[in-house]
Amino acid sequence: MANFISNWSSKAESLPEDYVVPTKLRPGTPAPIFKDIPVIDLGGDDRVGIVQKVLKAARDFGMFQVINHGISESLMFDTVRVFKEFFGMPVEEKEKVLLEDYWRLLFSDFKYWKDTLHIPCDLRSQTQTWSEKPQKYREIIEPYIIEVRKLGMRILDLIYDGLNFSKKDSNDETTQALLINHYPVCPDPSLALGACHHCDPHILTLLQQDVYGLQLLKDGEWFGIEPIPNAFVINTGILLEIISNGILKSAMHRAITNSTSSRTSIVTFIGSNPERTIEPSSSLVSPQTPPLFKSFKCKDFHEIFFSKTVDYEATMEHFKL
Ligand SMILES: O=C(O)CCC(=O)C(=O)O
Ligand SMILES: [Fe+2]
Repeated sequence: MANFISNWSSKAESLPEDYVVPTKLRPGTPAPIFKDIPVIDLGGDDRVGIVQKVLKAARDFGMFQVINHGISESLMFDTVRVFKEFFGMPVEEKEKVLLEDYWRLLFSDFKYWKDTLHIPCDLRSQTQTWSEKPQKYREIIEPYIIEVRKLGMRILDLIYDGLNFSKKDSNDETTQALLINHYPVCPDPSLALGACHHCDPHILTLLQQDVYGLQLLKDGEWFGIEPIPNAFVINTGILLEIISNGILKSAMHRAITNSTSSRTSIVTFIGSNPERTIEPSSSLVSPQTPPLFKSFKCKDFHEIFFSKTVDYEATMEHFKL
């Protein structure tokens, strides 16, 4: 039977040995909350003003929050509720769709303090792979996937307008994936990690969080990103860094655990089709601003990224010109 943390963590009095993170990767002293992170109101008619704010936030921080984004509070609430219910189900139900140690497949000598559910998002062909429980699960996540994709494409459009792109990603060129990270109450957060520091290997990430845990590395220091009710945290991925010819930097982030309440993050990745060529946009390349990165197929990028154990620097070294 699969061994999900969410099924035994409430009985754990101390952190099991295999979840103890090497000293240099531990969370360390509590990170200050990042008060300066931009919170951008997407409502209203001032599109030019919104484009400027989004571009500045993406450029300065690689991460920002959006409010008044058009996705209803009730859909966000129902979605987090149904995923919490999902993680509360018995192992026999969860193991039909949940992979044990999902993150461990990517790294490492130690385990992360979380269970992760991956949901394929192609509504034409993949909904049959979804869990049938809890009740209304499918009914809730389908509109969530549709709405968050729309929001992702809208934010991308704002960013591309800010960068004066002549050609933008079409809906068909982009992919979508949904990851649900469930971090149970942890017996010793100082020795554990929910997610190691990384940059997302996609274009754009939209994250819904209920409890504090996400941190951003800014100028060599970790800062906490406080949950704002009904907001999405947006961060730029490595593909966008490359497409923007380095104007935008991907956001280095991680997730810590806590000892008082469980945390669920619902993470949507807007990525690129595997066959698509990724390269600095021609509108940003000139004799004065030569391309900083090679041109490559997206699927080759992912192969390198995972072969370099998700290490940002090593991955970029490979693609830099
Ligand atoms: O749970 C979080 O706040 C971060 C999760 C994350 O970075 C990821 O799934 O890529
Ligand atoms: Fe991430």
